[in-house]
Amino acid sequence: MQTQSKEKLIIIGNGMAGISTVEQILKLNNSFDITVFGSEPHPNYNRIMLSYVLEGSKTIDDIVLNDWNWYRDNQITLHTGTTVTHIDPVTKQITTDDGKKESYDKIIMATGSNPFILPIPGSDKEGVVGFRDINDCNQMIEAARNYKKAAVIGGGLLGLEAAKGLVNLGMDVTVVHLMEDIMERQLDRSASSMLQAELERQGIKFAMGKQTSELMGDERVSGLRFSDGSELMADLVVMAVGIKPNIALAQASGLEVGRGIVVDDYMQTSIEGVYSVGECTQHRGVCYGLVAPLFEQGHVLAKHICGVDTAPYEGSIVATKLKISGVDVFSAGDFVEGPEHTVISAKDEWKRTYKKVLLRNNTIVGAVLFGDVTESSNLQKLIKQQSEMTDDIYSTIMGTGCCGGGASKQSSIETMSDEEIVCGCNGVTKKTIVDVITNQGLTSVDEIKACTGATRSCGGCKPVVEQILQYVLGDGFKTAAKQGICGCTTLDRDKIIAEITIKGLSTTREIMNVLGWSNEEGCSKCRPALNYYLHMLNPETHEDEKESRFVNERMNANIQKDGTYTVVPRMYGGVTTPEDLKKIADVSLKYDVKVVKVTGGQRLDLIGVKKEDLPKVWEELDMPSGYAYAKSLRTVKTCVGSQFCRFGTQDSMGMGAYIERKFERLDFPAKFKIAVNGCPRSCAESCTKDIGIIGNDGGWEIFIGGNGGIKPRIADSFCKVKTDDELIEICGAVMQYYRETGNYLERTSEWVERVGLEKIQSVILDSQDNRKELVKRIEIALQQVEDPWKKMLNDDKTRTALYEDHKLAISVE
Ligand SMILES: Cc1cc2nc3c(=O)[nH]c(=O)nc-3n(C[C@H](O)[C@H](O)[C@H](O)COP(=O)(O)OP(=O)(O)OC[C@H]3O[C@@H](n4cnc5c(N)ncnc54)[C@H](O)[C@@H]3O)c2cc1C
Ligand SMILES: NC(=O)c1ccc[n+]([C@@H]2O[C@H](COP(=O)([O-])OP(=O)(O)OC[C@H]3O[C@@H](n4cnc5c(N)ncnc54)[C@H](O)[C@@H]3O)[C@@H](O)[C@H]2O)c1
Ligand code: SF4
Ligand code: FES
Repeated sequence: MQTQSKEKLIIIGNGMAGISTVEQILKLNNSFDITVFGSEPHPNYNRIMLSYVLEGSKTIDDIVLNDWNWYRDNQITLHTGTTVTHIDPVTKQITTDDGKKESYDKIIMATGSNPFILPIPGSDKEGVVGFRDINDCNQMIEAARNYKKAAVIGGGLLGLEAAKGLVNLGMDVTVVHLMEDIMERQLDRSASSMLQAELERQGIKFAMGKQTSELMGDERVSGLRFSDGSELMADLVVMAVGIKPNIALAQASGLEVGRGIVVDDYMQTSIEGVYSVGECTQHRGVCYGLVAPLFEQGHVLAKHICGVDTAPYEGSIVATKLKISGVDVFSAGDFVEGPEHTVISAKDEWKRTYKKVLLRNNTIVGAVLFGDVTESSNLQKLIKQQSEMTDDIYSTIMGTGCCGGGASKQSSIETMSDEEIVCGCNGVTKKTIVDVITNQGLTSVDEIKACTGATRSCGGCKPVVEQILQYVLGDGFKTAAKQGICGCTTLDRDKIIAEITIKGLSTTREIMNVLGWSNEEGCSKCRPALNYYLHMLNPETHEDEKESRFVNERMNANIQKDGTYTVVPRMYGGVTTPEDLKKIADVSLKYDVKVVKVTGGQRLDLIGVKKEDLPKVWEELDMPSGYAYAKSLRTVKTCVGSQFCRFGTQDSMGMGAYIERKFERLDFPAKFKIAVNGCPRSCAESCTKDIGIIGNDGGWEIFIGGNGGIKPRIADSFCKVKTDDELIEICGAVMQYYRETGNYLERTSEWVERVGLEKIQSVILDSQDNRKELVKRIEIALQQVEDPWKKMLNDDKTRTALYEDHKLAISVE
């Protein structure tokens, strides 16, 4: 008997729309033999996140949605770097740009959009880019290394996110906007002007009401000329003036097109068996430019072609959120009031918040939020459901000024219907999330993301997913929240450490393989953590995995906005000599160091060293590395102390320098700072340090767990000691106990809160044996450390690869 062969399904476009539809099909008992064609050379990635890649908070690796293995594991044939040029509905064959022909039974077109490039003279010059794909992103990052001035044409979502990314890369950026208000397609005048003011504060300049008539320059762009005759200099021009659905293939193949490829309510084009989803699609006259609608389209199409009953797609209500850190803006539905609207609004110019909700016949039809967007998901839902305004809804959204939001959030989860969509981007309902928490025992947002896709795209729904988790788990939430050091594993730190020890695991790759990581390459969260844990457990045998360290630690210097680096030489206890100062001055002059800054930790920071000059600067300084880039002992800050100060009871400078020499270069879970003061006046501020030491008449008092950063915390008094030896021993034991029990990236301020001061005191102070053992272990670790700058200078291969290779270190594979 012959086995029935599978129907052949071809997906044209390897973007978010095409592949999310495939994901849905796979969930519905896939009965297709699937082949995907994509023009880009990458596997499916999250285009939304390009803004974060440009801004520097994510790498290309972080934004891959489905890696090469995913296609292989699901028996999907993938042709990257291949463009389909023709569909022949008669022979049922497609042709590609490299001459391949392939037959099909069904086709899903998901060809997306192209950025709109203004048809003005000069728009084809070097240095003029759109912002659409990895290639554009790389071009901008590269330009920011070599040029200073950028212009972004278009003050919409894309233009503003591009501008912020370029500011972060150190460029001087002007947004050139045609209209008088930025984001005029999403915001009313009030929100728009508050947004502009906030972005100006963040370093973006604006040229408003300007129409660009020409881009000037020879081969490379050098500036913009406007229709009013004025000019703006720029060596990089980003066009962000909207998108055009990519209908070239549809047109060439005779499909009905308007602005996009015309489809019916089941995403069927004018040709039978050929469907279309995503930005290339025109449904009921509308082409969408956001992911939520294209996921909704994909859900309907997947069910339809798999023969599963589904309601038709009837269009989407879109909501937008700008992805710029420190700027919270949300807009959904109607946002400009007309005579038919009842307007509820509140503007707080001091807190810089603005809320506006529009009602039509008491139905909520639109909203704009600025500054405080906690109610965005709720409002999106109310608009979608065409809910009537009630007293309860009013006080939840606009606030009553009394009792906290916690209760209302809890009850809003309680009253949410099961079928309500929580993650608009991925079409995930409350019920789906509740079910996976209850039935599969999931306990973290990362696990819910891996299982349902919720939070995977723009991330805007994360707070609601977290609230649902909290609501379902109740008291179990806090303990459960500890689990899984990242999305690649459900194992927490303690379990991983136990497994490394029991199973004798010795490399990060081995840990990931043996402990069943869901992503075999790991991620930027777990790789550095595993490398740290391995080194802490086996200081004598573990070979440091440089590639698992953060970029600053790999480079042994801190990268700056403009791509240059800073160099901070070690000055023990914050004390230097005229000879060292002279050397620093000579090297700074020779290597064109623009700024020499005294840091908060009493060191000198040479800012603006070029990557290729770093080894020469270290060589000529001939001073130890100050470790300003590392999760390690940064500085020991000291006051003048008894050597000179008339109040000083202890030699703080001498003790500080000694401690710094003894414990430098050792890895910690997070950066580590110490201060030593000669008397309780504490001029060198012991209360905000990981270890603060204060001299008194009878000896020293030790404080731990202080922090002056984002979450300030005053250090706790740990104990008093009489002698210098006791001081060193207890400091060493505290450091080692923190090294052994701290979560990677957890500062001592959080560690003390989590572990408990009394517990740390009992381990270190109550048992001499414990203390001695801890000290023994830290001494072993200290024997392995060496100066990274010196090491690098003796390693020609790494030196060339790290400091002289000009290639961009960005790739997906
Ligand atoms: C920087 C940036 C930030 C964004 N931020 C957000 C956001 O925060 N929220 C939001 O909702 N949306 C956002 N968007 C929009 C969102 O990314 C898009 O709506 C979404 O990616 C569109 O998906 P798509 O699959 O329809 O098209 P695309 O992602 O464009 O994918 C289409 C793919 O098909 C390929 N292709 C085209 N023609 C062919 C052919 N003939 N043969 C083979 N392959 C072909 C293309 O090369 C492309 O890879 C953002 C977009 C950008 C650029
Ligand atoms: N956070 C998000 O949701 C997000 C982020 C980035 C991109 N996107 C999507 O990507 C797509 C592209 O974004 P976009 O911002 O380019 O499109 P857009 O159409 O939303 O905005 C383009 C802006 O450019 C302005 N403009 C048009 N012609 C101009 C000219 N000649 N000079 C100066 N300004 C001009 C318009 O007034 C408009 O404000 C959109 O679909 C958008 O929704 C979304
Ligand atoms: S802390 Fe005390 S000893 Fe140190 S400089 Fe200040 S006053 Fe002098
Ligand atoms: S709403 Fe965008 S990821 Fe959930």
